[in-house]
Amino acid sequence: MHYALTGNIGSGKSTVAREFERLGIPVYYADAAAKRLMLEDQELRAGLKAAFGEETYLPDGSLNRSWLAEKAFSDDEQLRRLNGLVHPAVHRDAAAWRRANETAPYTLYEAAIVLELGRQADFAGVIVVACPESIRRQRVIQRDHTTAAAFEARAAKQWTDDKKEAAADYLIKNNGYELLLPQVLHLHQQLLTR
Ligand SMILES: CC(C)(COP(=O)(O)OP(=O)(O)OC[C@H]1O[C@@H](n2cnc3c(N)ncnc32)[C@H](O)[C@@H]1O)[C@@H](O)C(=O)NCCC(=O)NCCS
Ligand SMILES: Nc1ncnc2c1ncn2[C@@H]1O[C@H](COP(=O)(O)OP(=O)(O)OP(=O)(O)O)[C@@H](O)[C@H]1O
Repeated sequence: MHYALTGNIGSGKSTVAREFERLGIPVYYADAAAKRLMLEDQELRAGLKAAFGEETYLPDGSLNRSWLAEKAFSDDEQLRRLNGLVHPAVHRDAAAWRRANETAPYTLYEAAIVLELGRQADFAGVIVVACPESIRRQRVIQRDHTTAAAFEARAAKQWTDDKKEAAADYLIKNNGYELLLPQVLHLHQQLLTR
């Protein structure tokens, strides 16, 4: 069984995912995979350069992340184009990863945008990590040494917390009050016995 582990920016998906890994559950981190593929996948590199120009990569070959983020998160058409190039490469990579992990009791796909893309049917269930926006904003600014504006630009491309929580098959509350580990253990037991 393959489950999506999603939640809005800064909700604590990666933090929760690491707890599942400690329980022996393999996790595919879509954000990290996207970054790796944008570096290593020659076809994707060529596609990104053709769509966004040579500036997509810095002279040392690394991705010009801040420049690309500025473009993508300020213009829906550019974000659609970026998603259209990156997501198929991630999906191919994730499918190969799943085949390599098929003996696991279950696996997790950690990504911020799953519901927005209408991908529920690709998974046995969708786990949503929920955290109020004010706390997410504060945590992201602290984690990334970034600005409230950069946070808002990304959050604007995601569903609202209410909509996301309503679409969840399983909910993990990471609001700073509820303890995380008991929720993870409870869900782990549930998923093992499904
Ligand atoms: C534009 C890029 C290079 C900016 O990189 P940067 O390091 O600034 O941001 P990072 O990737 O760490 O993303 C930070 C957060 O922004 C949000 N976010 C990222 N991509 C998207 C997107 N396509 N739509 C909505 N939110 C997004 C997520 O909450 C994510 O955790 C990068 O976000 C990117 O390539 N995005 C498109 C690919 C993608 O969709 N990745 C997400 C998983 S497949
Ligand atoms: N319960 C918690 N208490 C305190 N800090 C937390 C808690 N959960 C997460 N954090 C911190 O909040 C920040 C965001 O968490 P994390 O990186 O796991 O979120 P994410 O959903 O994966 O974010 P993104 O969508 O940006 O990838 C991190 O710095 C993390 O250490």
